[in-house]
Amino acid sequence: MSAQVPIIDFSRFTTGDAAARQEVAKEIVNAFRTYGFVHFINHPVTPSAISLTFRQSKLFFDLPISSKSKAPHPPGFTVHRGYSHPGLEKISNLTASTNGSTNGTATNGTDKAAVELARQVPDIKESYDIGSEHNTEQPNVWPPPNLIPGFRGFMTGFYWTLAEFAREILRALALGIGLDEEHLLKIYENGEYNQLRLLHYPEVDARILEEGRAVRIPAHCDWSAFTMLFQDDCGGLEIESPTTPGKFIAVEPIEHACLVNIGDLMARWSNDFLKSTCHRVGMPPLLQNRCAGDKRTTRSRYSIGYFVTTPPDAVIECLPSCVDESRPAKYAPVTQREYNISKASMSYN
Ligand SMILES: O=C(O)CCC(=O)C(=O)O
Ligand SMILES: [Fe+2]
Repeated sequence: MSAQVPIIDFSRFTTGDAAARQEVAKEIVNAFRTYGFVHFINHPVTPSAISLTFRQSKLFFDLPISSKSKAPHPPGFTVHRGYSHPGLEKISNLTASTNGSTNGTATNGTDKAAVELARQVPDIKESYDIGSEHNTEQPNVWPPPNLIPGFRGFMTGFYWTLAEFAREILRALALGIGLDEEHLLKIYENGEYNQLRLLHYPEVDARILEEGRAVRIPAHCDWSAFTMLFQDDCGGLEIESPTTPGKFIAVEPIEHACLVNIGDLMARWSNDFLKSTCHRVGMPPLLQNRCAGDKRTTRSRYSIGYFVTTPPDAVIECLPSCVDESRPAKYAPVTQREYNISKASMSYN
């Protein structure tokens, strides 16, 4: 088996006839069953929209911390919006008794101590989270408009572009697992509860990462139904090998591709038919991205994540085509809200 994440031309799905759509949907599902990850090329998000979003992201992160902090992530874990400075959020792979949805992890009483321990190795990243403007439970926290003119309108537009693309992916997943094409969309509705995340990993002394004194993002699974990711050309993303647990393989960035991975919510929903694969961000493999003279500084890295989930009151119950006598349901029904709360409490104090 190749160690490369499969690359699938998504236009075969969007423009194909019924037979072609069915065939591509099967390919997509097989890739998600094996790797948990797929690179989509020729997808509906235009190269210029992706480049412009990276440019806007850089404009935001280039601001002084005093300006970025004018759009602060609210204290605690119940609202996941706004700017998180380096060290604020700690991603980990500690899990609790219930399962959840965006990216990150879960809690119960005893896990809190483990999270405190994990926090001693900080994540060297900063992020800015955005949701739908209609989501009153998770209100957006925008920077003052004069700081980056047009930022709010632009990001809101990009959010909905991705929500539309997510609908097509949900159609492909439903077809590929033997359901009616619209089955998952009835639960997803229109994408109001997704989360757009701009990420910046600042330059860092390579030794700090090599010696394990800090990480960019440690190994974790996402909580989303699935995640759509655009990465710049720096590299450093690794996924757990499908054949050798504990071994990580590099995912080379492909310009303008959308890298999609199954999250824990979809794994649960599909009765573990689809695989949520552990991944992390560490040292970039390419030398030119790691060294600046004698200092051995890793280049800074930008990525854009979009975490797809259902409305909070949706009941996530193992899908009918993934359950039969030989594969009884492994998970009790749970609302997305219950699942999400169990996950969110681990990442923010
Ligand atoms: O920055 C990346 O490439 C990955 C980010 C990620 O895994 C996450 O935010 O869950
Ligand atoms: Fe992730």
